[in-house]
Amino acid sequence: MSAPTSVTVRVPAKVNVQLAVGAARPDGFHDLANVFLAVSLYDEVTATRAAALTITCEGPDADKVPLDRTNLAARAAELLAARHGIEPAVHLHIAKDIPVAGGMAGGSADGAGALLACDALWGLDTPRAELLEICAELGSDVPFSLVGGAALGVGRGERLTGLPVGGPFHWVFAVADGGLSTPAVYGEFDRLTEGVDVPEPTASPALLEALATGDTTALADALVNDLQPAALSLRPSLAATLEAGTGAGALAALVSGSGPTTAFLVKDADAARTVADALIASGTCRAARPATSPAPGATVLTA
Ligand SMILES: C[C@@](CO)(OP(=O)(O)O)[C@H](O)COP(=O)(O)OP(=O)(O)OC[C@H]1O[C@@H](n2ccc(N)nc2=O)[C@H](O)[C@@H]1O
Ligand SMILES: Nc1ncnc2c1ncn2[C@@H]1O[C@H](COP(=O)(O)OP(=O)(O)O)[C@@H](O)[C@H]1O
Repeated sequence: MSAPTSVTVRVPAKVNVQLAVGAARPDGFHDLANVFLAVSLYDEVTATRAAALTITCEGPDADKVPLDRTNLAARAAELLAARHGIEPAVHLHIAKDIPVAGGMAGGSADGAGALLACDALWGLDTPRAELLEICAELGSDVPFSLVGGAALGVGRGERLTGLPVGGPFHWVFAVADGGLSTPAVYGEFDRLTEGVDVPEPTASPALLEALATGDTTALADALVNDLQPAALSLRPSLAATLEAGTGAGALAALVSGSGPTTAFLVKDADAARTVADALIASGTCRAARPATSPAPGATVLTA
């Protein structure tokens, strides 16, 4: 088969159904018990042969995405090329549907997507374990974007164990105006827990059981995000969004990761429409996006 001139990869967003955060480590990171669940909001990354590394981006949030070498997609292409001793001669186009700086790992999705797309474009067949190593180098959340489904991330969140997951689970995601910086939210967590004996993070057995059995009510009771107080402290207006969703019948509401996107777990697709309409009517968010989980990890669409 002749080498492709273009490869497109689709990559999901995530929500953290449990984010247990330990005390700050000497390297500034925090040990986590991070239960990731991939959801059906996707970015698509297309890699096309080119003379040099360039990036373009389309979508409602495209103006907030850096188009230089700090873009995680560009860094992924560079790391992969360097490992194989080749030039990163590729054009990367990102069709962005995941909110930017929203706590849904959109940048990580693009990093994982670019890695897989370049690997196929350049015909490298890099072993999966090596791709996961590069992902971990790109960022704590990037390995999960590659694997999708559900997984427990320990260490800084990069050391993954796949989890059994039932479902489907139905969600609504309320997109806030503006983003929140992940380091700033972890910094606020440190400030709020100063002088407190922060316990070792561990995954909740009740939550893992609810995920595995696809029990939405049990999952709603078990959702927990230790970064939520920090996100609310930096963005107090999120409390009104959380109330608007629960007031409209969501089974549970929480901040997605470092925020400011908020996540609402609902019974079914009808409830998702009702909660999304109520969130928009409340005027407390910019958009309300129904989605389901689990979703597959980074997937090549064309090669
Ligand atoms: C909070 C989470 C939850 O999944 O994601 P978001 O909700 O922002 O998407 C993650 O822990 C974010 O992962 P990611 O965005 O990949 O973080 P990285 O690039 O590795 O690190 C960015 C910064 O976040 C802080 N950080 C990150 C991970 C971690 N376990 N401890 C930390 O303290 C550090 O300040 C670090 O410099
Ligand atoms: N491909 C990318 N898409 C979005 N943001 C990116 C990308 N590459 C780098 N970034 C930077 O990462 C920051 C965090 O973005 P993102 O990954 O969307 O949010 P979060 O870490 O909250 O999930 C952005 O503000 C942006 O500066």
